[in-house]
Amino acid sequence: MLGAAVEKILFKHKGIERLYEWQEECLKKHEEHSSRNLVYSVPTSGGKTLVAEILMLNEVLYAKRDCIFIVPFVSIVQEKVSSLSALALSLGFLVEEYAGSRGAYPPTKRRKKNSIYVCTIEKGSGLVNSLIEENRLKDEIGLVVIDELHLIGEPRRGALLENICVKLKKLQLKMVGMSATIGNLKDLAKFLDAELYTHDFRPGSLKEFVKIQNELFSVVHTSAEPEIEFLRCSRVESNKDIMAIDPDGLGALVREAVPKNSCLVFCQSKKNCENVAKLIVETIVLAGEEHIHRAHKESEKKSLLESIKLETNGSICPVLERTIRFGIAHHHSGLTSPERKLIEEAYSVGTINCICCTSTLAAGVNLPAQRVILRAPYVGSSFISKSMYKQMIGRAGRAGLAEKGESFLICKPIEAYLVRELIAKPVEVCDSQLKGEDLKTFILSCFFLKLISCRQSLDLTIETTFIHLCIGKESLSKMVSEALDDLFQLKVLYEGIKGAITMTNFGTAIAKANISCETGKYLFDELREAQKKLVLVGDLHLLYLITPHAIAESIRPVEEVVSSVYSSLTPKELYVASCLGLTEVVIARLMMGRSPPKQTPTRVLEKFFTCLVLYQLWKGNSLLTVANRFRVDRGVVHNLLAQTTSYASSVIRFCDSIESLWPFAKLLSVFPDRLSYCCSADLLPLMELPAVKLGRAKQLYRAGFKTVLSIAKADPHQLKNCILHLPLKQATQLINVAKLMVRTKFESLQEEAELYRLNQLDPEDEMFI
Ligand SMILES: Nc1ncnc2c1ncn2[C@@H]1O[C@H](COP(=O)(O)OP(=O)(O)OP(=O)(O)O)[C@@H](O)[C@H]1O
Repeated sequence: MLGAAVEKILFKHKGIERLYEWQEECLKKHEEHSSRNLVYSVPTSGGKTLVAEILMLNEVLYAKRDCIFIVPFVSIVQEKVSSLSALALSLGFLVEEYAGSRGAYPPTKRRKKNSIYVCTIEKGSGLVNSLIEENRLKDEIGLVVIDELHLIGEPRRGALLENICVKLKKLQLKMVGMSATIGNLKDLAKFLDAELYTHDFRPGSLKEFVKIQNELFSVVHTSAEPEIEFLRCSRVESNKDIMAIDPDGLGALVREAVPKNSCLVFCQSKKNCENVAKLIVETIVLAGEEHIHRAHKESEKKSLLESIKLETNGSICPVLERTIRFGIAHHHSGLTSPERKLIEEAYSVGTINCICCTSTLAAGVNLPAQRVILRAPYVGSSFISKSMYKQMIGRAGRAGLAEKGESFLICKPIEAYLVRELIAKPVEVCDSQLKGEDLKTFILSCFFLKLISCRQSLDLTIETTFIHLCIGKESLSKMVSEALDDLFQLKVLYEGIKGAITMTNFGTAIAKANISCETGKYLFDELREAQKKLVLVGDLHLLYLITPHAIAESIRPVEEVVSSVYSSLTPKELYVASCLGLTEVVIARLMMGRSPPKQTPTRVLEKFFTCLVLYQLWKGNSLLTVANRFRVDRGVVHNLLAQTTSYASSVIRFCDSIESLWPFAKLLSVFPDRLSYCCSADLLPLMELPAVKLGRAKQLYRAGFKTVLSIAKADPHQLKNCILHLPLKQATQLINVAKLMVRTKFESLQEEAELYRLNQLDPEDEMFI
């Protein structure tokens, strides 16, 4: 499919020799049905990404069209941008990041080079909408690739993914979807009008075990339904102290693998991850193996701890500080993303050999292990689903990194029956999530983008949705009528003559802001209220307006914290609170442990409290100090910052679209950038690099690398030596990304200059330039 020279470069960059048979077969099938979309599925680690990359290269290099690559997490966007950068430099295309606060709507129009836009689902949706709005989608985009298409069955994000797919389908844009194995792949392919390709290829062998106390069972796949078969009794732990703290023998399973090999331990909850990491370390000490584990890559571990401290202003989590010395770490959403990134990097180069993580890592970045252990058959309080089980064990034994893999599922005798069922049952089906508020958002967005204009065209579009396939015409028609009635009632749409449906200004603002109608309504009321009494003594009131409410649910105020926070508010801050209805009387009531009076909505209270968390960060306090003060996970605080940044941009777009709200757009315009990094202005340019977080930015700055250009010019060894725990591979990637960013900027400026040149009025004008 690709020319020989391009193929050679691609293979060299990927470190591979040839395509797997299934990859060739899949590409061939796609070529034979090139007018159709493609959905393909192979088990985790089967090499799906390479097929998508070949298809995208084909578009950007030969068909000269841009591609959109949608992946599920910010961390994966950054991973893909980094890994594609070297290829882009060699082959002369651009890679643009659409995650967090990065990525412009609509994207810069380029005439010389083509781009691959790597996006999160949220940003991908914004990008697609902006291109449709500008009438550029069909002209510029040749292919949209969706990684983890099965996420269409996940609440919220799934609805957004479906929303994107339906629009692309309507505009007949080419789509390729990669999916994990799910029960209704055929339906998914039918929804996308796609060719379906499936294969059960795995690059290495995977031995699957179930451990119930000291009995080991192996999973056999000989019959139609896999089953578990007794294998042997595992060695009984002779050390009574270990037996007392670890009756399941988890520590022994980990110690068999590390430090020589790698191990991932999936745990039920965040707290559990930390406890399991501590437990493993205790069993290492009790087994008298402390020296082996501590001595392995000792200096690298020290510099890793230093790098983490730099990211967290010196206050490292005590559990990490202890366990990392043994090559063990925990990883979950309670950690900040810089901490997680450092742990992932350290694991990929073997400084850390065992990560105790939650299920989020199963679908996250490419972190394979020789051994995968599931601490219990639960994710949170729910029994594990078959698809999640498959994703987790699929991390064991990946091509090039750990060829042979083993997985162990630990369970109690009482759970044995359920585990047998889990092993035997097929993978679950995924259902459409395009309902409720999300259905309204979808309908509104279609009207806004002029994809539909009346009830009849709405009905035709609805027939092309995945939900139509899942629940059928009758139930859906009722849901659509109700959603439409709500939209009329909310005054975002109105019905004109001859059944034509039109957007109101309010509806346009909601669609432009890419928010739900419910959020739009609250936002509008809040801004109208603020117009009457906006407090501009300090930034607190403005910050309140851009605080997203949805996140507030995970920052529930604890009584003592509320009282200590409120009692430390300055008179100016108390004034802002009183303007929001949180008068001193209300606050005094709260501090006495009484519920707020009826006229003070809980919503305002929660949002103000969340806003105070942000305010502390805004004032320059460290994330860890703030998290401790408010007694929330620092990961939650980090997430709040990211969500506020994106919500702030939505609020600005909303205000820009409603004439009477223009002053807010101006006042709020500085917030997204400053919030997204929460750092001094000096470090801002460096923080634009996807792999650079605060600690690393500070080190780079101190070492004299103050701009992206200076990094682009650096030598990887030089960079590695002046940054703590920066593996050479990552240093090279960092330089490649920097080079690509400089090149992208250069191209943009050049194109802009050319545009000016082309638009000159007449040759005589040139004399005055
Ligand atoms: N033809 C090949 N030969 C050797 N290695 C390959 C080949 N194709 C892919 N790989 C390698 O296999 C590993 C896993 O590939 P990849 O991440 O694409 O799998 P995946 O199917 O997308 O996994 P997941 O379901 O977790 O996203 C990568 O390290 C990749 O470089």
